[in-house]
Amino acid sequence: MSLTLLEKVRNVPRPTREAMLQRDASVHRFWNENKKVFEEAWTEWELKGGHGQIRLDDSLYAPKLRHAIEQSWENPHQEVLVKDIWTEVFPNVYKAQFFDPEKLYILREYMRRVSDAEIPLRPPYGIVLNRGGAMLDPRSEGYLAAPTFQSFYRNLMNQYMRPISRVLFPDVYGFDSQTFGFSIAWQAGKDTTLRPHTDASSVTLNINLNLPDEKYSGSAVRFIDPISRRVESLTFDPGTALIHHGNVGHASEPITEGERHNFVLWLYGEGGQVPHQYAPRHEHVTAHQRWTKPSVEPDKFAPF
Ligand SMILES: O=C(O)CCC(=O)C(=O)O
Ligand SMILES: [Fe+2]
Repeated sequence: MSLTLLEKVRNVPRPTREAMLQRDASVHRFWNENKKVFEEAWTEWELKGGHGQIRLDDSLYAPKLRHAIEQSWENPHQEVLVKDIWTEVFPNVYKAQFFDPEKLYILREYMRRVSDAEIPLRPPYGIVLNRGGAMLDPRSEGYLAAPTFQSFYRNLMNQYMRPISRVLFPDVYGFDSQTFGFSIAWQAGKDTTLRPHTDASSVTLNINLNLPDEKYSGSAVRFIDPISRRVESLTFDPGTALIHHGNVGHASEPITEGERHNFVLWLYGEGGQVPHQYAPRHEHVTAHQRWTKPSVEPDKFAPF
């Protein structure tokens, strides 16, 4: 009897944690040589109902945000509706209810099925390896290629994240054509912390995915203001998001009990460009220009 595609990919020997952390050449080879077959496996998984027919649609978003976003796409002069949803909780760090906490179980159930699929998925290993996470963007090796997920992710990046970023941080305009993202799970006794760092993004959106009854202890994200050196630890309620420039320093404090789940999403310009002091300024960007999708194609650059 011949093995199905899914059986085959489930049996492929995977790179070890050590090899991944050392960025061994064999690890890149593993993901690159298997790229097509893993993408096909995710499609097969979905065709066979591995995702349980779960639909990831706009009903997942917090109703107020969704409404403001829809209104602004219809008429960009209403973008103040989007801006007003966000509160500055630290210099240049904004917070809002992003997903509807009552609907989050749908996304989490989808992600649980993804991990049950046993199709190799590349965990993020930017600074540390996060074993509970997965790369989400097609530019990344071993990304989550399931078609339903990809259409949800594209919508999240293009319809929601980019215009929100432009409204809150005018300087990211022109440095936001490229998308990148990963999921993470902080787990007590396993992957617990991340040292202070900045992100190689123009803007980072960090969305919490914990369910309303899913408690954890510790695991605040500590922010460091580059100008005043003020430091503050911020926490997330289920479905809330923080958004900030990549250059605001931050660190994940130790989780001591339970788990914290999130999506970390980045935008930057072609070839990894981010706004900087000498970058051309886009002074006269109109509301209509902010509510567009850049025509630039995704490039192949992946920060990690
Ligand atoms: O703990 C968090 O939510 C922040 C994670 C983070 O900063 C990163 O992955 O770059
Ligand atoms: Fe970060």
